[in-house]
Amino acid sequence: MTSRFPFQLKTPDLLKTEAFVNGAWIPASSGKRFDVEDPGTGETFASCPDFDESDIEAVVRSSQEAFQHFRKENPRSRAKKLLAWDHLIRQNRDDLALVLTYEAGKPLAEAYGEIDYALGFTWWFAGEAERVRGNVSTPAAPNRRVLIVKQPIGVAAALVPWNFPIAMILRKVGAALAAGCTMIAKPSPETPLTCLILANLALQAGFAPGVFNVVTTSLKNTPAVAEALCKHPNVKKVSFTGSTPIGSLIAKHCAESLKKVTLELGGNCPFIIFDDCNQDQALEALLTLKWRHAGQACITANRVYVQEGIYEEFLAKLVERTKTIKLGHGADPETKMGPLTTPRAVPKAQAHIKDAVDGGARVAFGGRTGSDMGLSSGYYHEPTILRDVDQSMLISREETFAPVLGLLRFSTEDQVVEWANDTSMGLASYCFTKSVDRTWRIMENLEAGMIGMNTGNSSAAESPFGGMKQSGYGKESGKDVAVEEYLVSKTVTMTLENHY
Ligand SMILES: O=CCCC(=O)O
Repeated sequence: MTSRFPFQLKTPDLLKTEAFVNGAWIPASSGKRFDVEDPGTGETFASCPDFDESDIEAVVRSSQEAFQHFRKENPRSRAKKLLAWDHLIRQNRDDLALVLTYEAGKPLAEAYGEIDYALGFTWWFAGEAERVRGNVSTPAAPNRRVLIVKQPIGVAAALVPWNFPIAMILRKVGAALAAGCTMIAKPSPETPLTCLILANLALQAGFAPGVFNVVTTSLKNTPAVAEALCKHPNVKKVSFTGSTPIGSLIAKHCAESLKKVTLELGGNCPFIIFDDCNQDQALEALLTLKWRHAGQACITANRVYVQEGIYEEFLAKLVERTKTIKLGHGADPETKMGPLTTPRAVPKAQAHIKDAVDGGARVAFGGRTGSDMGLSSGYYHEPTILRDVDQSMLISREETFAPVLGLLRFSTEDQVVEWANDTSMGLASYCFTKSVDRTWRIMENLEAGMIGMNTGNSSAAESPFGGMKQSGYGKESGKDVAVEEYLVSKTVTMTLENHY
């Protein structure tokens, strides 16, 4: 059997390359399409409909009509459909992983890791669907009762990035569908295909037409399509994951109609290693966190602070282990680090390295782009470790989003907490220490929405995910908080006759 793609799927019919609206696979009204590239080769391997703002009215209408039925559907029925979706995604895990590797560039093992993480959301939200609760209370005024009633807010829109295109879709859509909202997803132009597979499986899971719509659009049309969704009066909620500047623009668009918004924005996360830590534990956590998807995660370690007593020893171990990472195409089973997903990421990584070296940092390992290494295609960058980095350098001040890691030396706890908090961002922070007292101080003093103590992995469907400061607002996943983002609450005050 041959395939028109550079890979062979077990179920070829799973992968559709049209947008998914009202239960049908459709082109853009303009007939235009945009290319989807394999970042491992830079070659186009698929194309999708290039929706523009004129297509949005019909999509929202479909979601609005579906909402009129879906909001009344029994929560157990919604839970069963979420579970059926979960099972279908599990069954098609191999095909999803392959497509994810080709569109995002991540190694196959990481693609499987993302799918397993993402399945936590369908599983979790299937449970949450039946646990939406209001309450009843007795106020001071006599003969009265007050009821809080929770209802789905309406049509929701998910604007999703390319770095975890399956997990980010399921984290948002899972919560929305559990609440009884319908959702329009706009995947990133780099990674629309896995989202279309999820839509295909949602259809098979029994979700009615219009409950989950997927709008595909090019990089050029993304701003106008996002704006049209944010400003549409029948879209009641927007959830965005991406950069802080774009998040701020989304918030402005949504402010016009006072929409409820969730913003999961940039990181610049500190990773602090005290000399009383378990070094092996810190090393393993850093290697996994930092080199995952070539450093392209909002919660990745951007600034690594190592206490002076163990700085040289830790650096040597880090370099030793990083040297063994094999760079290559994600579909090659030997590959441990794939390419960057977008070509624009490579010059940014180089700019951060140059700025650091110009300021006095030294390259302890790496530093080369794929073309420096003789690779003729794809968007590769060697895992790179910079030593003697300081707070003033670009790598400490901006999110690098590439496999470049800067090591800073610190002496005291007060100093490192001040440096760690010296950023407009507040997504995640990590700290390694064996002191119980310090653990409590650090937990209370770090300005971040998520803190990993002796771990580099705190993302899970059961735990609220979200930042503070310019890393955004609102929580995704976790008990109560995530579904709450898709609910409105009504206060009903009742007067009772001859009661008390
Ligand atoms: O890049 C952002 C999401 C990463 C995660 O959910 O752990």
